[in-house]
Amino acid sequence: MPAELIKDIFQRNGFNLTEEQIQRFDLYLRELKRWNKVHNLTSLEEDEQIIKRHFLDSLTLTLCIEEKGIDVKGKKVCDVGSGAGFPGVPLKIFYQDAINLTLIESVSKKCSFLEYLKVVLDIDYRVLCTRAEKVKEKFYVVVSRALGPLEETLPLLINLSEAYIMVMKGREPVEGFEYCYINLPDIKGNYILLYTL
Ligand SMILES: C[S@@+](CC[C@H](N)C(=O)[O-])C[C@H]1O[C@@H](n2cnc3c(N)ncnc32)[C@H](O)[C@@H]1O
Repeated sequence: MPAELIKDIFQRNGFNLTEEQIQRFDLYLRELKRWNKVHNLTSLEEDEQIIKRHFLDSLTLTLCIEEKGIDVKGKKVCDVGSGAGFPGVPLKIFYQDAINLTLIESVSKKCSFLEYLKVVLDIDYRVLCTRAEKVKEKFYVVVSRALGPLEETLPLLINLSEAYIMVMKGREPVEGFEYCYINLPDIKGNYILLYTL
């Protein structure tokens, strides 16, 4: 049962999700796998890998938000290069109405999935189906995962942000950035970079 697996994996990594959140992740998992057969949205196929490396990994941002004392309540949050929704959609499932979420994604089949997912999960966010360079709007927190080399993407992220930028970077800290070190049973030794404007 995916729902049980989702609950167990989150629990052993310190997240006690509500039944509603678990049901939404369960639906997300099913839809991602269904669309993936045709649209190739993620290379991960196994439930456990998707839960750990997409869902749980995305929610490690919440640990960093808490650690750094960033108040996201009522704030505009933007995920740049969201792909199949990571990390933005898990953040929305977690924070629900507390955040005002925008996803920016330039590939139209991924945008279609994100629009469809919003309806199926009954959550609210905006999808801007365009290149982030074209967006002339500011967000309180800008997040991204696997968008590209930091030297290329940082100027773009800075243009979109009015307060914080959080980059899920992977394996090492980068000079000049604050960071959160994430070390959970199922997410080992990841860094989230924090840039404050
Ligand atoms: C490697 S994928 C990562 C997707 C997701 N963030 C994740 O971690 O699973 C990068 C995504 O960013 C999108 N992308 C890259 N550059 C972009 C840009 N300048 N504006 C909007 N989307 C962009 C790509 O289309 C792709 O879906």
